[in-house]
Amino acid sequence: MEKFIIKGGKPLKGSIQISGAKNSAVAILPAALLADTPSVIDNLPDIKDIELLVQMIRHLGGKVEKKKHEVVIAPEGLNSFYPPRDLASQMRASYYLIGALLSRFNEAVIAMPGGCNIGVRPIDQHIKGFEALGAETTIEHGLIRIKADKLVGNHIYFDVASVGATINLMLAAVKAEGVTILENCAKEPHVVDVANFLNAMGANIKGAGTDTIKITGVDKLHGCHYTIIPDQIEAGTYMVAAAATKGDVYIKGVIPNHLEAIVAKLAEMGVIVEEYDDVIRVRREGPLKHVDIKTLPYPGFPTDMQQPFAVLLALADGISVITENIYENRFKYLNELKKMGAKVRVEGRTAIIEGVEKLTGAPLYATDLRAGAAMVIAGLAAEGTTEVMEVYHIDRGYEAMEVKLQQLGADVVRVKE
Ligand SMILES: CC(=O)N[C@H]1[C@@H](OP(=O)(O)OP(=O)(O)OC[C@H]2O[C@@H](n3ccc(=O)[nH]c3=O)[C@H](O)[C@@H]2O)O[C@H](CO)[C@@H](O)[C@@H]1O
Ligand SMILES: C=C(OP(=O)(O)O)C(=O)O
Repeated sequence: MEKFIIKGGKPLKGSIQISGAKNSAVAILPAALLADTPSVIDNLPDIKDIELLVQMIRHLGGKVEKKKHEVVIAPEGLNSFYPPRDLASQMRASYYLIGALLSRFNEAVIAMPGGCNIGVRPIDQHIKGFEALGAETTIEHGLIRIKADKLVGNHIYFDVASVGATINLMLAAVKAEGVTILENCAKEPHVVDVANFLNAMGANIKGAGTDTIKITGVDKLHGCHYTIIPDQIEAGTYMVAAAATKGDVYIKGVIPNHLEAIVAKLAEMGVIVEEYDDVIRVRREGPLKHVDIKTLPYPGFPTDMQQPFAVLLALADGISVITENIYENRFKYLNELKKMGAKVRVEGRTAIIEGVEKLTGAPLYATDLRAGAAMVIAGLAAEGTTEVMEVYHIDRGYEAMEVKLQQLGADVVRVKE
């Protein structure tokens, strides 16, 4: 196990490059399995979730040539619809192999997905959608078994706007017979990115990024060359880190449009944010003002930024309120922040945060991916030394976080526990 040791109190300064989006990449790799010829995918983030997916695809018979930020996936030899359960259960997005393998083989067997422990996270909307296309599902001994004679397009209304279910149904329906209409879809940038990738492979998907997506099934898909969009949550995390440390950071390679909710909240807090074509500069000179945050599906404020923002609110003047509308259990990390002197109270889906003058370094546990990022930001802003344990959670979704922070002048090192 590895941990970060952070000596806090240094303002972050300089520029960093944002990696490709985790939540796009983890869907685009499974999507590449639907083609008859190889795809080249670049701007790939170098993160643990991608490593796991590559291992699973190889196990299924796919040929994968991987460089740090590019992968070539040749799916011709795919010969299994059962990814290893110990790998599949380590990440959330292994669920995209269900849609992809169901489309490819009319059958899939896969472990229930893992991922951040932030709520119940059911996959009933995915299953409902697959069944509407003609599949039958059983869940036994921690395995999902799904099978169809053939997949036929249908009209599917999602009860909740789910990123995973929307993308998974695009994967399953893209080569189904006839037309599939998905309603109450998630509109996140990664939903659009996956639809763009599938369309570049020859799919016929219209409406991604709106509530309604129309998929007209095609017989065949071919490989293509595709560039993954930048990770708006990684960008947001470094924007918050710059603000928390009273820094001045240029965040490069972003799509500012995708960051609007984050930029708006930072500006409301008194942070100076300047937007250029694909660069955002974040700097803080004065005190932070308290704000209220409500997490919502895109284009609302992203739940994945709730944890990093809590650190900023813990250092702001006055009382802020976070309402977490997506997950029922995404406040556990606040107990860690309390060890640093944060004043926090949780009441159900609401966290009430009273800003303090300073946080003080402490030994902390990264309880999940974004909680881990929040702990790191807190450590950077705090007085004294912070240790963040179990950084494998962070490695699941952030490429070389300590290296990027060192580039900005942070005193952070990775050591074996
Ligand atoms: C790999 C990936 O892309 N992960 C992201 C994805 O997770 P994930 O795809 O798991 O999140 P969803 O958008 O599906 O979940 C949104 C809400 O819908 C509920 N729900 C979801 C599916 C379902 O079948 N039934 C159901 O009730 C969930 O419990 C949650 O309350 O979107 C989340 C919301 O933006 C992000 O926090 C995650 O980073
Ligand atoms: C919740 C997250 O990830 P996952 O869905 O992969 O667990 C996240 O990226 O914040």
